[in-house]
Amino acid sequence: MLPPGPSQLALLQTLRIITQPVSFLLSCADRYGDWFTLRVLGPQSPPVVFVSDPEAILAIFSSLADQLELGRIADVFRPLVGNESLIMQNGDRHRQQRQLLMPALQGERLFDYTPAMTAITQAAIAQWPLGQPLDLRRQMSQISLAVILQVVFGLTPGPRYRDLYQRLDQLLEAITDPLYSLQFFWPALQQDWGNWSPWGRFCRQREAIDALITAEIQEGRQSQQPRQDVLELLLAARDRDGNPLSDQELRDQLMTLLLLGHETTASALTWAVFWLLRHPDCLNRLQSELVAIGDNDRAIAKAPYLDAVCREALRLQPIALIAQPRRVASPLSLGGYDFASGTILVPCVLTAHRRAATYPNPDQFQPNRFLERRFSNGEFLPFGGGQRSCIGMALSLIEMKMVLATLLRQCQIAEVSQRPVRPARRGITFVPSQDFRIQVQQWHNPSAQTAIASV
Ligand code: HEM
Repeated sequence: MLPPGPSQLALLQTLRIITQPVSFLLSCADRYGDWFTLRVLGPQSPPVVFVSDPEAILAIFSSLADQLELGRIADVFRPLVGNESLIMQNGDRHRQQRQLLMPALQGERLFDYTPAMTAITQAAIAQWPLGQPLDLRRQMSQISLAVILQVVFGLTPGPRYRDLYQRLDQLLEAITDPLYSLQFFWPALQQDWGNWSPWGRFCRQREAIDALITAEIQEGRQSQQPRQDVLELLLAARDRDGNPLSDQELRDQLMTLLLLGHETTASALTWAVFWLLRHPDCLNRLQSELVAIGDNDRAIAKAPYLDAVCREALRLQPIALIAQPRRVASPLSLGGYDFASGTILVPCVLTAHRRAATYPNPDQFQPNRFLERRFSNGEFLPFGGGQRSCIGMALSLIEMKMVLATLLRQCQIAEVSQRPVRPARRGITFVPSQDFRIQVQQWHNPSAQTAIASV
């Protein structure tokens, strides 16, 4: 027997998960607990089992991995990231590509990137007008795009950087529009009928972006200068036969990191600032910690309360509501249930993060909980888990810390009005709804401010 679930028609359940995913999943967890079965894949939907039980999630990520198949939900990104992208690979090739990319995205290497993260944030904030309402989500999105272009693509500010920045910004904003993004889900709409057709416009935008990225790759191949970016490591990488990556492979991996690393980090940062502004006690504590640390990237990366704030923001409003669904390949027993082949199991990040048994007062923002105990990957999974877990976890956490530390040291901000804010879908992420606006109330160091703004 399958876990319990609503008896509504599959079509209605599908509509609910599309239109109100957060409230629908939370209400099911309230009613049915750690396991519930939904029919959310259209009118003929097979059962889809959502799991919040930490032990079961850990088993799905690790010990049961061989009995589960990962779905092909990444296909929707293919027109953007290309056939050679990491997210389009399976099995051995996927493992090899992860091994190739990982060294550039973790460990000591991250400290090569932190000065750029701080400088980009300082320069962006210096442009914020005093006392004027600002869409923080948009600001964070521009900061994180600049970070990816500089630390991943290795671009330095100049004409190519500006051109690529503007084209990518336009494209990435456009694909979060529900109508525009429909064409990615519906291949029949992917018809290039020239510039006046939506797909035609997308193809022209992509061609222009590809030409700029290819020029950067070719310049990187010829350059003798040491660089400190992800592209440098990819240019030096060799496969088992000693061959370098082709231009197409390099382009596809860069686009993948851009697509998955940009809006995700920006959304997480927006939520972190949102919760801090709604909890002045937490904001004060964080500010005191940052003052005590001073201007030291390594100390910022390790600061306990800052780390707890970032994790609590990722817990309370995870950017991805679920990790990748898995299809049962051979019958298995889990959590007291027997699952037949073909059943779909979904580790549910949102509901696992709101389990009262794991997180007392789960709906409250309480960074302290991350100082008091460690949580397993079955309890805390904003970056998913297992073979396809996020490869940008360390990079995004350090970016969140550098941006937050810079922002809070540079100025005092406040929310424009404390209207109710709900999570709103934006492309592949969830962000605070439009009503969230901030304003700069005061510069902490006005003379430094003028200097940064005039750089
Ligand atoms: C706060 C920021 C981020 C969040 C919340 C996040 C979340 C996730 C999640 C939930 C997954 C799917 C994991 C699974 O199904 O088990 C994922 C995959 C992935 N993420 Fe992130 N991510 C973030 C930032 C980044 C960054 C900065 C990059 C790269 C620069 C990145 C690159 C990727 C890639 C390439 C994958 C696919 C991995 C694979 O298929 O093997 N992410 N991310």
